[in-house]
Amino acid sequence: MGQSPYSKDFPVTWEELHRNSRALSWRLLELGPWKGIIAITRGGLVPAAILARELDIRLIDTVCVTSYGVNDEGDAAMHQGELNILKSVEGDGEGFLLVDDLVDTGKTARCVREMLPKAHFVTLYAKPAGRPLVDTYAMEVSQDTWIRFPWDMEYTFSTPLADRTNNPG
Ligand SMILES: O=P(O)(O)OC[C@H]1O[C@H](OP(=O)(O)OP(=O)(O)O)[C@H](O)[C@@H]1O
Ligand SMILES: O=c1[nH]c(=O)c2nc[nH]c2[nH]1
Ligand SMILES: [Mg+2]
Repeated sequence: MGQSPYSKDFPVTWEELHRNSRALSWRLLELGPWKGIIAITRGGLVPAAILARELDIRLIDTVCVTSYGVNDEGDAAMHQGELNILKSVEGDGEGFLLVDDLVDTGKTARCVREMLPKAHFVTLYAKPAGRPLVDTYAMEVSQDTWIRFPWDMEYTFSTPLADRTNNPG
């Protein structure tokens, strides 16, 4: 454990995620046609489903990845260790969209791009450290921002800013 480099929280609603996925679809429609989609599990699965619907793509495969020892954003930030590839895809990815929810440090992207160098790599969100690895993305967020996806959240009480212990004011 160490101090987290994430000082900002960026919650994303289902509606925003859907809207950003559709914005991405518009750009990808112009760049196609595409043979199919390869989703990077698990975060790439939801954007992949929306892109598949908008671009009328039926051929969908997965690269299945786990990061060791990541259990919250602090650990994730400090964890620069190995990725474990549970399942890959044959070929070099030519003509395919390779989809993930976000690129942060670029560790996942680097690894998967090496496996599928000719795929067109797309993410919904891109932080500066990983952005050069992405071919097309919907939105940029700063490196010190932790994105909260709707599937990771529940509707609950929000502590007023003034009452938070780390309140800088
Ligand atoms: O650019 P990086 O620093 O590699 O971070 C980005 C990756 O981290 C998250 O996946 P995670 O490994 O947390 O697993 P998940 O998709 O199963 O939630 C996210 O979905 C990206 O795949
Ligand atoms: O939910 C997440 N939000 C993030 O900002 C992030 N960066 C790496 N992995 C992440 N997972
Ligand atoms: Mg992921």
